[in-house]
Amino acid sequence: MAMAALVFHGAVALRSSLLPPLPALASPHLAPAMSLSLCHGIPPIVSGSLRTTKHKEKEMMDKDKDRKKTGVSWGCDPRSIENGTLLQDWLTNEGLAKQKLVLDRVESGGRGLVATQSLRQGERLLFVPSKFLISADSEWGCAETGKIIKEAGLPEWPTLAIFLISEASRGTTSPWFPYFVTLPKTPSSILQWTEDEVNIWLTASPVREKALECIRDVTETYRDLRATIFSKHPDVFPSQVYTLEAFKWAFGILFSRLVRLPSLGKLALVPWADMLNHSPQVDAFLDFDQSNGKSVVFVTDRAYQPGEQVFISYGKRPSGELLLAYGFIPSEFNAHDYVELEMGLDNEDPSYDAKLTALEEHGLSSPQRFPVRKDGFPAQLLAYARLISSRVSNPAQLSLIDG
Ligand SMILES: C[S@@+](CC[C@H](N)C(=O)[O-])C[C@H]1O[C@@H](n2cnc3c(N)ncnc32)[C@H](O)[C@@H]1O
Repeated sequence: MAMAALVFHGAVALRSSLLPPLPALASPHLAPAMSLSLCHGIPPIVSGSLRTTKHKEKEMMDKDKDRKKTGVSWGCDPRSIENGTLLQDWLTNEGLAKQKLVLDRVESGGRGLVATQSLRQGERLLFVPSKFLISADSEWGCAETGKIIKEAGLPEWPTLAIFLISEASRGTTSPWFPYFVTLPKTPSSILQWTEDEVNIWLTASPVREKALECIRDVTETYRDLRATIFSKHPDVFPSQVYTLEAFKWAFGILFSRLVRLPSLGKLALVPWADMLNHSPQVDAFLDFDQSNGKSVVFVTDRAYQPGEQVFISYGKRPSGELLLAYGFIPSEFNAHDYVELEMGLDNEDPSYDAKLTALEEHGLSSPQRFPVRKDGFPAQLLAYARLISSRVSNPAQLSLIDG
């Protein structure tokens, strides 16, 4: 079975530009039903919000309060499993096979899937039928919206983001309603951070630049879409619905829940499967079973006792990447964490040229970066260090790089 890792968006080529800091997020709430187009005429569904990061500075707390006031009007607080029953009943009524997992509150990550019985290593679980998948090919509840987006030929990510906003804003008239009420109202995502927050909290982090780039890319993509599509069809894309906040919500959902299913060759949201949390200690991945079931499954890589949370892997990612894509840092040991150690030749070294030649013969340069992990570092790092610190007079001796 080909394995699929949850997608890391970092390289999503939307648009990259250097913009001034984000303006205060101040778009209005969804307007009352009557003032909106038919596709969006549904009042807010569930209220509540969640911030995942502790605020240390009062100024930021105030900014955050402002942002909460202007968030989307759908979704729920993922610390609550209240709407989980709705999701489970919907899936069961629509044909999801009896599960050996149940949605429950868990220690970290809000909600997760917990074993209802003993599970052995190698057990196949989930079997979410393909009809539950949300992909760029899904049928649009609002045909007019779908037509415009298809004609615009947008890439998968913005298409999916607009699909989410379009369907979520239809409330109970969307077939996906039981799914949308269980999605976090405030996804745990770097997109919920202001640039100030990124600059302060990630000040010494190697992912700071990527985080800023990601926020700017999504913001710019939204502005492009507003200028080229939304503003041209205001009845189909009401400005009260297609706000920057809604767009950030949608991208936050995609960042944290979208899965690449290589057997299908597409990205998809998979209700229920997307309730599985990540553990750096496990190696089980979601995949699409093309054979009999045509459903999303995963195979456990260890046994679980009843009541234990069941995990998958979102990929062998360092914690910084997990923070960028999924908005959390694992509390357990993450063997994929590393820092990059930069070393290089001393400009005053009398053997500078000879050493540089020796390095280049081995595909290395000066300076050179090496990953240093908690559980070790590449053997080449030692050889490199030995070479640059050696005091040889005969350049022929520099083949020591192999040693
Ligand atoms: C695919 S969803 C999993 C379901 C999610 N816990 C929920 O309640 O909707 C991914 C999100 O779950 C949370 N999460 C997943 N694994 C986690 C972990 N090991 N520790 C903390 N949060 C985690 C993060 O908020 C992440 O963005």
